Amino acid sequence: MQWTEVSVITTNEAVEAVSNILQEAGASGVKIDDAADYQHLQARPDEILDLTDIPHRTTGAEVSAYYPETVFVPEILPTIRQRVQDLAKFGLDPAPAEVTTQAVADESWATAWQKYYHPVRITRYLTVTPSWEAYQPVQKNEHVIRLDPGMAFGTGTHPTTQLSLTALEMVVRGGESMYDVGTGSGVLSIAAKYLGVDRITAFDLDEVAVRSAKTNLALNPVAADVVAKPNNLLTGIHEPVDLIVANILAEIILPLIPQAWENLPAGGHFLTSGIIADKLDEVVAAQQKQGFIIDNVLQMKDWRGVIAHKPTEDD
Ligand SMILES: C[S@@+](CC[C@H](N)C(=O)[O-])C[C@H]1O[C@@H](n2cnc3c(N)ncnc32)[C@H](O)[C@@H]1O
Repeated sequence: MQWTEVSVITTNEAVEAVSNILQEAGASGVKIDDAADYQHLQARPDEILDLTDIPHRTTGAEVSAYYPETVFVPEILPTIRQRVQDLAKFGLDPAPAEVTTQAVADESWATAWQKYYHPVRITRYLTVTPSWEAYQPVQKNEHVIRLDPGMAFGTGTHPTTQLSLTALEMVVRGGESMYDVGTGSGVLSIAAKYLGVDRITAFDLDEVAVRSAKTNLALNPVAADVVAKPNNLLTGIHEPVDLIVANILAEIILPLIPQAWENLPAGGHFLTSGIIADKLDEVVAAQQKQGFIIDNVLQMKDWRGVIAHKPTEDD
């Protein structure tokens, strides 16, 4: 079968957003070559990979998406170009944002990326590993999250996901109920179950992400009872939970804030990530205006995560 590869040269911070754009345009798969991933691997003394064996970018990032013959690529290219340029309006630098196309003959792309995806110990207790690796925990109490990222965001290793995982580890005490808003691969729900959260409903606007989350929930028996369904943020949800976690861009967190307020009891936690540094003040101000108390701001590279709670009588 003939496929068309559409490649976008971009920056590390725009990789996930560009992937989303390409997927929303009907891609059957996305491959990411991000120089930052290799710098990260290089910095790990326990990594047994020899990076000189792997052809990779040393600056910026390239996102390649694959479209089957049924998609008429010239028709979708202008929209892709425009949406990539528009990321700048959301505080993400897409430059140089070069979009190129070429024909590819088979489906070798579908598995090409798999060889670059390896187990990563994200926090002391949480490790993310591709479902096809036979990873053995190296320490007691290490929880191993098995993921087949498929076409949803992501491998669990993006800084915004890492900030969310760290926030969960800081806040969860066990026995909570939780909403995972923008679940993607389902990684945060699986981690939360490992940390002791009791009941979880996971939502995503994207049906492909919901399917991917269901696959991953099934791969991790601890999370077998998590319910994953399509929904726009918490629209139409009026059932309070103890904890709400959302790793979504700042612009999308803003409309979620009043919905989270409505669905949390006093003392309930609201964990947000996906916030590019420039947008932190805006998100914090909006949460405070709603009444939330900010407990912590976490940071990794250009990304920020916010731990907040709804005040109690003791606050
Ligand atoms: C950055 S990814 C986070 C995925 C995963 N939770 C993680 O931390 O790795 C954001 C996810 O939010 C979803 N999303 C975007 N807008 C949404 C909305 N309005 N309602 C629900 N989900 C949304 C996207 O489809 C995507 O899967």
